[in-house]
Amino acid sequence: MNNATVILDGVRKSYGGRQVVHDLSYHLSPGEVVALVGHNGAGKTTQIKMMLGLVRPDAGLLQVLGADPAQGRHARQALGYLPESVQFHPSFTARETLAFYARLKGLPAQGHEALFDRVGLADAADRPVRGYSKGMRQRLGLAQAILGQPRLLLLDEPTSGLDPALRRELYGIVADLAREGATVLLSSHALTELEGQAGRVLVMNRGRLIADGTMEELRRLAGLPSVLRFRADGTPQGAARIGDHWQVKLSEAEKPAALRAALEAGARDITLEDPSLDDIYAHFLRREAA
Ligand SMILES: Nc1ncnc2c1ncn2[C@@H]1O[C@H](COP(=O)(O)OP(=O)(O)OP(=O)(O)O)[C@@H](O)[C@H]1O
Repeated sequence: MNNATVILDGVRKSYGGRQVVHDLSYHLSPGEVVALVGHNGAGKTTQIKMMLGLVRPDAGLLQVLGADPAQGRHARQALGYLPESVQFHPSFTARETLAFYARLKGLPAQGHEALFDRVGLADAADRPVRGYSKGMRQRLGLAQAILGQPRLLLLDEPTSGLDPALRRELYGIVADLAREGATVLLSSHALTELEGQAGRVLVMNRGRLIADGTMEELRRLAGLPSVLRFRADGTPQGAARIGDHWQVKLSEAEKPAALRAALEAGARDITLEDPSLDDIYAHFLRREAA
């Protein structure tokens, strides 16, 4: 895969003799939105720091935009990074803050009106950051991360503490950037909210990659049942009574026939729930522990 934005091949990292990243291999491609999920300490931030060139792997190959990220500044303009807890100088306005980051990236300090608009800060751009809410700071963090149309955008826990509206906006911006060809890597604990946002999910457990695929692929691999719930008079075949409704667990292949049978039996208030990313993630962790 020559046009990969990021290549990891057998990457390892230890801190003080404790291995926190084990033989990690994967590629990220242009236009992909990839979720990096894992519990605390799974090694997500360490991977992001390695991609930024802030931490060096002990072994293996790591390439970002065709080069070793720890060598020089070739990729700085083409990289965007939103750290987990973003800090800005409180007495700077958003405009001054962005001018500062633009200079660091070698971009013009002024002329970022469209960016303020895009992140919803146009009206607050000339107010000091000290008066900003958490959401506004996060918007500013996102603005600095997407300065200069990065080809690789690394977002570390970008939605923690955001309200649902801002979360949706953030994912909207991420989708736009990916459509324009950027690679976006989002690390997260909040697995369920990623449904529909990331085209691919990398599941990490204690420094190891334990699953890699689209949501559909992970669903298929996990083989977890969907749950059909409904109300009905009588006792539908194969259904279990849970509270005031009936419940049937179904594989993918069983869904059409079971839905038909439920309808024919006069089922009402029908819901069909597929396993969530949380269920799938728990499944892979259980399998790993076994
Ligand atoms: N500079 C460091 N020195 C020593 N140990 C470190 C250092 N940075 C990270 N670690 C350890 O490496 C492991 C992986 O940490 P990392 O921050 O990459 O995990 P994470 O998946 O991002 O976790 P979280 O979700 O809590 O941010 C953890 O056990 C952490 O304590």
